[in-house]
Amino acid sequence: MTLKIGVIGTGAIGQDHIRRLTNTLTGAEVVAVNDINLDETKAFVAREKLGAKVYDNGQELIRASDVDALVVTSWGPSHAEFVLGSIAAGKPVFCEKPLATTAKDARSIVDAEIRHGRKLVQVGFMRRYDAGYRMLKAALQAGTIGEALMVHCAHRNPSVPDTYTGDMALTDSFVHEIDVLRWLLDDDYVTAQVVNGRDTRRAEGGLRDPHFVLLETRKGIRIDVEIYVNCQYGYDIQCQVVGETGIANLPEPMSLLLRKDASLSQAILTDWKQRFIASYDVELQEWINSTRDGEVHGPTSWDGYFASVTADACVEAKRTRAIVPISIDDTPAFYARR
Ligand SMILES: NC(=O)c1ccc[n+]([C@@H]2O[C@H](COP(=O)([O-])OP(=O)(O)OC[C@H]3O[C@@H](n4cnc5c(N)ncnc54)[C@H](O)[C@@H]3O)[C@@H](O)[C@H]2O)c1
Ligand SMILES: O[C@H]1[C@H](O)[C@@H](O)[C@H](O)[C@@H](O)[C@H]1O
Repeated sequence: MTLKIGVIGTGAIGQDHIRRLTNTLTGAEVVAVNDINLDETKAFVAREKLGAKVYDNGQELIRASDVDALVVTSWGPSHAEFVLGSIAAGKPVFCEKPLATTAKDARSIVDAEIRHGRKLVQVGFMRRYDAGYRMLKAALQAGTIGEALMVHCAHRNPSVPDTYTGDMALTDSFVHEIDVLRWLLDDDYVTAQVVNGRDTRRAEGGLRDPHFVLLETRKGIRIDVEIYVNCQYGYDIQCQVVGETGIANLPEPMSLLLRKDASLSQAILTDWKQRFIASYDVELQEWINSTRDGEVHGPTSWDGYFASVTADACVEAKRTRAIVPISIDDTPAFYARR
């Protein structure tokens, strides 16, 4: 059976996901789309020659009888409303990160899903599907570098759009590290500290940039992450785990190593779409397959909630300059790992 999908939010990643659902992946068809920018959506549907119906109301799209499952790719603050609408309609939903922009909203999703009685929500934490991070996790599980002691990371974007404001470095960008490091280390966080220093002159509209975030885990592992979203030179994701007997680095994306004109060089990607292109494909194909089986195999709304609790703690840590404790209930049995 072909999974009939409705997509809410046809901006950068919405268009990208619609193209991969339509042209690259198997088992799904985009039959409905919605965006508050109706004109651009209609133009996109025409440009891509999609057979999808354009809705001017997201909740109406969710309830449409020919829509089996939802993909939510609108701005973060609107995610909770659409995920809650999908749960109310009893339909599976893939929601791009963050699940919600506050822990309170994420918790309301968890509570609604538990009340519904069946898991319906998967969160778009695609780094868990990246071959490099999977290699790193396999090495840690095999004990290749002994027990992990420290992790050093960098999350660098060349620049950000005007819509990137306030604390999005923490709630929208850093949220990737929050999820992937918890998954990588199989650990939870207990404290967060955020340090700002000299800001780049490229940071506009009151944005602080860069940030340093320091996390401490239950096992005592110390993590430092630089989030620098106007670095100019490329899209660069770094992760280095320091273990008892060695150091493991996230592999660089494959690219040609050139010896030319008296220099040795290797290109750096500039766009998240290219950096994680394979991960998005694997993530969404697995989501289509498991959804057709009536299951959720990927990051759950509990993972999304945990990420929001941690992001909220970071926002508070940034405001207060204090070391903020992170506390969360034990994982409910409903979300116990398969
Ligand atoms: N997993 C990833 O690596 C990744 C990459 C990019 C974006 N994202 C996430 O995807 C989401 C969208 O990001 P983007 O880069 O595509 O942003 P974008 O601004 O390019 O697109 C967002 C779209 O949502 C629409 N929209 C906003 N509010 C809406 C509402 N209430 N109803 C319907 N449409 C609405 C906007 O008009 C816009 O077209 C964000 O949550 C972002 O964090 C995730
Ligand atoms: O929405 C994007 C996306 O999630 C990218 O993967 C991340 O690097 C950016 O910082 C974020 O703004």
